[in-house]
Amino acid sequence: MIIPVVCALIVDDDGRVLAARRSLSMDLPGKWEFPGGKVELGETPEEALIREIKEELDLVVRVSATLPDYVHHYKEKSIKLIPFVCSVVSGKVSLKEHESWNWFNRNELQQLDWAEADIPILKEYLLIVT
Ligand SMILES: Nc1nc2c([nH]c(=O)n2[C@@H]2O[C@H](COP(=O)(O)OP(=O)(O)OP(=O)(O)O)[C@@H](O)[C@H]2O)c(=O)[nH]1
Repeated sequence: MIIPVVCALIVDDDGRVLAARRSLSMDLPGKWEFPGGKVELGETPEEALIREIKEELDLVVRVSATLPDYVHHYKEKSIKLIPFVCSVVSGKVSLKEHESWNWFNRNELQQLDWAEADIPILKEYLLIVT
């Protein structure tokens, strides 16, 4: 079974992107990711994204673009990561699950210890914003 997971590349006015670090209680502890989560039954991916970002970061975001989906096989499961490029409509980041977060520029993004599934998504994003 392939689990659909949405994620948000939230971009600020300076073109920096928000990344969040998974906490020790989550799977892939300590890894950086684009916040998001599993699509629930009856939801569209975009609805799931808006819900997850509100739940995890207390932000309201707006989708500005989509990027190609990417299927990644971890040892114990397979996920289809569905990325959305977003901007903040309202709110201030308040972490509910992650250990930390920040805005990162292009170079900084490439230094992070990413969840494996996010690496091709970051690459694709960096290609389109050259
Ligand atoms: N949210 C998110 N999950 C990712 C990313 N990359 C990646 O491999 N994953 C994996 O996809 C799965 C998503 O699970 P999650 O824990 O974030 O989602 P959720 O809040 O809906 O899960 P839960 O209901 O089990 O708590 C996890 O196994 C996570 O490790 C990413 O960029 N964002």
